[in-house]
Amino acid sequence: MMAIETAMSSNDGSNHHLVHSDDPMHPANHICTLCAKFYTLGWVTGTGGGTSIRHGEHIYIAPSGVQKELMKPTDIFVMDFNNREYLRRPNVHKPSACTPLFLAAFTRGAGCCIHTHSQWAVLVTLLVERDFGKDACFEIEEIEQIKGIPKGRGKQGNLGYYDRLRIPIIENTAQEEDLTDSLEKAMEKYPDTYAVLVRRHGIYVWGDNVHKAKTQCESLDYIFQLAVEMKKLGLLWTNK
Ligand SMILES: CSC[C@@H](O)[C@@H](O)C(=O)COP(=O)(O)O
Ligand SMILES: [Zn+2]
Repeated sequence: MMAIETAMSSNDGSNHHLVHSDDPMHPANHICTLCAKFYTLGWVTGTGGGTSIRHGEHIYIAPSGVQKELMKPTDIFVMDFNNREYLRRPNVHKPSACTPLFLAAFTRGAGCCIHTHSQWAVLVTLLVERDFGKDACFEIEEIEQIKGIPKGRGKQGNLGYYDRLRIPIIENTAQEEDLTDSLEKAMEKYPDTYAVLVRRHGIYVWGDNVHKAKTQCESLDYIFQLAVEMKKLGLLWTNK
């Protein structure tokens, strides 16, 4: 069991106790460990990308514009999910610009949301044609790793080998937070999806908990890399 300290708030309002724990699975520790791992995969280099965790009514958020692989638990912001107020605000930084997008995932029941700038995700968005007036969507089938993706919210189990994986693609905006509207629309239009690609930018992947968000993000990245290589070889992603 995760042991989150419940000591009294500190007098300076920093609420240090919210991010201080010896438990490696405490969200403040876990975000830092995950981002260090994701950096080695090229998912969060150059300050891009990030990860946020919901634990009960507390949302743990990384600071904006920092080297995500070097963060310390004391750099982490904590928000109250119900009233959207910050319980802890380290004063040297601003919270991640991805915060409204992470909140959109938590509002749909996610326990963790990962944003990557993976080049495989970006390349896939460039390979799916932009058809004005139509939704863009990456589709692939008959790849074993598809079985690593859940069927959908409220549905039991994962997709099968013969199921088609569909990940909607939204257009990028100049500011990260301006993606929120189109991300929410894609979530409504594709209620089974656990991920949304952002053209020329990356991907948002969420899961019921940290373990699921991480493994889904890994499965998708594997599939995107495969899809890019398939395209180079002239192989089709779907049968029809
Ligand atoms: C390399 S800057 C990238 C940012 O603009 C953004 O896309 C991003 O993913 C990270 O935003 P941040 O506010 O640092 O958490
Ligand atoms: Zn980004």
